[in-house]
Amino acid sequence: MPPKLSFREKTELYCHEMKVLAMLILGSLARALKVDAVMMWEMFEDGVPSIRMNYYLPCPEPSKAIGFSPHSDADALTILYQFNYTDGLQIRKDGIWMPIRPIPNALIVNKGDIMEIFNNGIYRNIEHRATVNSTKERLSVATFYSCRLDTDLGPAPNLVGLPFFRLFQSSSTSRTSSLRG
Ligand SMILES: O=C(O)CCC(=O)C(=O)O
Ligand SMILES: [Fe+2]
Repeated sequence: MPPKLSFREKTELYCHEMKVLAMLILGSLARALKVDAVMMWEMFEDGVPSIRMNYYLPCPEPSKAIGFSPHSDADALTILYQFNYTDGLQIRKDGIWMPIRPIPNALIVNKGDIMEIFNNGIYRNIEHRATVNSTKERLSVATFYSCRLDTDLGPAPNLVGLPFFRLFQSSSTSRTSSLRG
């Protein structure tokens, strides 16, 4: 029998597995963008993970309410698990809100602001929101993965200069986070 884990232990294990996954995805992105993999590794290996568990109650008038207002995540990558397969997550694509239907056992990966800055806007962050449902509750677990806090955040050197236009200046991550409020 596997040992019975406490909620804290399960959460820590989940967070650890999400970090392994985030590093794999970041490695693939580094290859796709031809970014120095060592630089990417050093920037993200000791990155800060955090978890948010979102619980949305059913709402009798869903058109008059919002579960989570439109935003982009401030991190590099968000890995989202839609727990009980209830619709709610939407992304804004070409100005239109598109539903992201839950698929059993699938995880959703979202790029956040840090990723957009790091790749100089080649992959944009994703504006998203969560709506509520008239009869069903909804539960989602978002794991946010950021870069190290003591690093200068800016576009990777090979992604600025021709043919790319520099879209972001480099700045310390603590300053970037404080600017977001
Ligand atoms: O509940 C969702 O599907 C979205 C949650 C979310 O965007 C967040 O926690 O940042
Ligand atoms: Fe979000």
